[in-house]
Amino acid sequence: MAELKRLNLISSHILGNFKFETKSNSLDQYRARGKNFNHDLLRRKTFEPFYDMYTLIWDLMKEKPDLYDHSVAADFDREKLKERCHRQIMHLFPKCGLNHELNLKNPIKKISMCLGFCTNDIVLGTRTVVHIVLYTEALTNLGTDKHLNLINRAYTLKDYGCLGMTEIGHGSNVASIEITATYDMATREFVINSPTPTAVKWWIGAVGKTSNMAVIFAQLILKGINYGVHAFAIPIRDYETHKILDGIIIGDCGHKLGVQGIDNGFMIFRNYRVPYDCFLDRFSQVTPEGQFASSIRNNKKRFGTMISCLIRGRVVCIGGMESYARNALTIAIRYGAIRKQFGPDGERSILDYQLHRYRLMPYLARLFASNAATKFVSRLYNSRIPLMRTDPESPLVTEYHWLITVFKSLSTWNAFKTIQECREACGGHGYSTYAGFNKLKQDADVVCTFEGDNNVIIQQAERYILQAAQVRAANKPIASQYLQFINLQPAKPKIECAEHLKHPEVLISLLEYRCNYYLVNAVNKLQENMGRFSDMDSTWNNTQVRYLFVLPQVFGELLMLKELNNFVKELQTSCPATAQIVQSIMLLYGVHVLENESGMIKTQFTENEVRWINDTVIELCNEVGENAVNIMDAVAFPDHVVASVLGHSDGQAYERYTKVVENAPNCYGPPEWINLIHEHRKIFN
Ligand SMILES: Cc1cc2nc3c(=O)[nH]c(=O)nc-3n(C[C@H](O)[C@H](O)[C@H](O)COP(=O)(O)OP(=O)(O)OC[C@H]3O[C@@H](n4cnc5c(N)ncnc54)[C@H](O)[C@@H]3O)c2cc1C
Repeated sequence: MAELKRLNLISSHILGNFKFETKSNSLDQYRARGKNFNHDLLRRKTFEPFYDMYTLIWDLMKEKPDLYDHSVAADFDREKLKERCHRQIMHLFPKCGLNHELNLKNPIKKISMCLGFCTNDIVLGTRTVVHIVLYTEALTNLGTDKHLNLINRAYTLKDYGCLGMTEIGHGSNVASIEITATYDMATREFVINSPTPTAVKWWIGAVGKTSNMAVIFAQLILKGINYGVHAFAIPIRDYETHKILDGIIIGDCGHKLGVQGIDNGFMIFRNYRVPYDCFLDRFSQVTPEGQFASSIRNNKKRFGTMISCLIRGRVVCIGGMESYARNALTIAIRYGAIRKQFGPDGERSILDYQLHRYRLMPYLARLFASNAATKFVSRLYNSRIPLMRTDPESPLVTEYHWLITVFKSLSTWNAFKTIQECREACGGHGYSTYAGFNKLKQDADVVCTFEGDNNVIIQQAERYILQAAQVRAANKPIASQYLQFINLQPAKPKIECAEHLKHPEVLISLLEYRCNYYLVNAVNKLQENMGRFSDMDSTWNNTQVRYLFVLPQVFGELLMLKELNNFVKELQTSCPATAQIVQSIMLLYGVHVLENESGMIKTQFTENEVRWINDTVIELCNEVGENAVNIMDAVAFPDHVVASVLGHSDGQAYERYTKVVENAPNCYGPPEWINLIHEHRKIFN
């Protein structure tokens, strides 16, 4: 009898208990309904300038399918996830062809690699970013020729590095970190110390288990005087034994909400001595006699330059979260076509329901907008990033900073919302780990916080936009080409009819008006508050909600609409049918932004205008929804990269889902804690 049971168990595993009749594939049926357009063109243009790197990485991932299939790791514990992530880096990184010289010539290549990793897994992308972007770019940007050896070791993975800025007591407010680096002239060493319990580096990626090197930020103390936050490249583990060096205590930060494959750790320094050359001395120098000098005289600007290495990581956040939104939509849209519920004669695809389209299509439009933002910041990357080394005070660098803070915030917030809506759109099966959403949700969450908390960093953009308004008020030319439209006496463009909203220039003018409207409100409120509060800090703080905070968001949304419109124009020259599809997506983005804008619409739009906006959203959701499967076919990542049983392009969701469930550990067997069941029966009998 026992033998028979075991045989049944084995045959369940091998043959499976789920036999689906081969029905006509409803994903193909949905495909057949859509308009024709050039998928290949749209895919290439969407993934520019990363396309070649992406395809290289996707091909490499095929070499070891299990290493990138999320289902395989579904039951892994924290240690195993870290090990798996390290294996992935060892597999992919050396084959991507990065080196220091190439990075100086073509800095975007490194970002392409990290983004390529994020198409499958943000954990893999981030753990790589920590080393090759945060650590290595800090060396490159803040160090000098004497740090070249370290840079080369980083590119060949001899060293693995991390970047320690945050302390347990201070994260966003980096200027107030407490760890000190005191120069000892007698030995020509810096003494690194954590003077208080809050002066402990915390959350530092790759420090818990992996790194042997770190760039850490500390207050530079010379002859008792504090010269502010500076960076030091220091060894933290012995290269041969991987033991933590004397004078440092390192631990792992423990279990967290997501990104378990990253070994975030803490570091305590007990008068840890490092050689003179550990000081990264491009912008500030310490003479052997302990004299300070810096080419950047302004303390605030010098501090800004020190922490500017974060900007590159933020670019990866923008594109990486776009990838996560893309994967969520790939799953929800394909599943929406194959999943059938209710209907008048036979069941219909849930993607046919108006409500389902209204829930998903605006997010598809926002994905295209996020993609426009990623492409925009990437296009500027190769010209702006080298300036940070050679001319960090250039207005072009400042402009790039505000653009990045806006898009980092918008892209990460948008992805997080997209993932949640897509999960719900897949109902109960969306809740299975094998659908893919729990990895997307868990890992995406923290990107709103690390590399600078969105709510904090976006305030840089508020300042930048208000300065531009001041310049306009003084009738002087505004420096940034992206803010030329600023008008402090804006007039609302009139909407003539619903059809009028389908003209890109009308939507752009409405979104420009929206920016100017909020800008004037903010300027007026600031002026009013200046009379109420005694200092600028309180005035600023009390003008945030509804006035300042909204500015970067509305300006960012306008910029994305403009970029998306440029994308349509670019497609128009090669394939009008493809351009038309993207134009509908772009229009949906614009009208949906207006529809969401309850505050302004209430006071500025007529009843008719509101109705036209609402009607146009519905109409465009239907139009885009009808083509959504085909659109996703063109712009989704390959199946082995998305790695979701529900989101596969063959539409065989039930087959894949049940197969992976049957193969999961102990699907059919008795509980490993069977004795407790017997005990239970005895007690409650
Ligand atoms: C998984 C993970 C990995 C990380 N990796 C690294 C790493 O490798 N290296 C590193 O140095 N750091 C790392 N960090 C730290 C991360 O960069 C910080 O957590 C982040 O910058 C936010 O700082 P904080 O935690 O101090 O938040 P806080 O600054 O304490 O913010 C808490 C809340 O207060 C709000 N707030 C703060 N100031 C203001 C203000 N002026 N106005 C309005 N609201 C405000 C914020 O919006 C936030 O909601 C990591 C963090 C995590 C969780």
